[in-house]
Amino acid sequence: MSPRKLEPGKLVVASHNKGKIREINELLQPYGFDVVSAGELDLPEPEETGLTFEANASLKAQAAAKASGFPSLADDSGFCVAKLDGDPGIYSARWAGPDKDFAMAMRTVEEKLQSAGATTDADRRGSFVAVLCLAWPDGHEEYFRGEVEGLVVWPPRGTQGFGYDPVFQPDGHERTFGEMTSEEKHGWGKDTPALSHRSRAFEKFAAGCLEGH
Ligand SMILES: O=c1nc[nH]c2c1ncn2[C@H]1C[C@H](O)[C@@H](COP(=O)(O)OP(=O)(O)OP(=O)(O)O)O1
Ligand SMILES: [Mg+2]
Repeated sequence: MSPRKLEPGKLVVASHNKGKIREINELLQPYGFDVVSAGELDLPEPEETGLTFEANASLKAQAAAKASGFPSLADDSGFCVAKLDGDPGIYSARWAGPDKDFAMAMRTVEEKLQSAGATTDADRRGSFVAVLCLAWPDGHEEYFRGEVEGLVVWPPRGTQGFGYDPVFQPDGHERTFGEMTSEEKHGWGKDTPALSHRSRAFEKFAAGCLEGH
């Protein structure tokens, strides 16, 4: 079945992460929604008890749609390192602790790679995953997944972006996400395909739900 279309109007971005909200706002920009974030609406941050990106994206989107009465778009995402069996994965935010200390979280990844005996680039494969869930107040929901593969680098490079961006260099690029402008990270530009996990998931969301906007 084809996805339900999203009508123009108010759209809640069901996230409390400033970096993520900024990127989603940029991606939504061409479509003219009246965008408001969960924080601006004082919506609570639901506990992410799910065991998959899909489950946690749904928890966040459904909670926001029910509380606000408007369609709500959530993003559950993470940094997955093959040599660490996919960790930190759905626990990516939690590895940064209550202070959201991503310098520490990136160091933890590197220490675990060292402990696991990583020596070559082949041992340092990583990816970002994003699952967008769009939920309506009546409970209907749609999912869109995006992934980007690359190398886990050390030391961190760059000060742009957020989270684990400074230690991720996408395949085919010489710079980390932390060294890219937001436009480059999205993959915007002349004849360039979507690059980031979020931008790739968004492309599917736009094709499925925003057709005709
Ligand atoms: O493009 C990215 N560049 C760098 N790091 C990223 C990215 N995308 C996700 N990440 C990492 C950090 C983030 O904290 C965690 C997601 O955890 P996740 O629970 O989905 O988001 P969150 O708790 O930060 O905000 P919220 O749940 O309110 O949307 O993965
Ligand atoms: Mg979260």
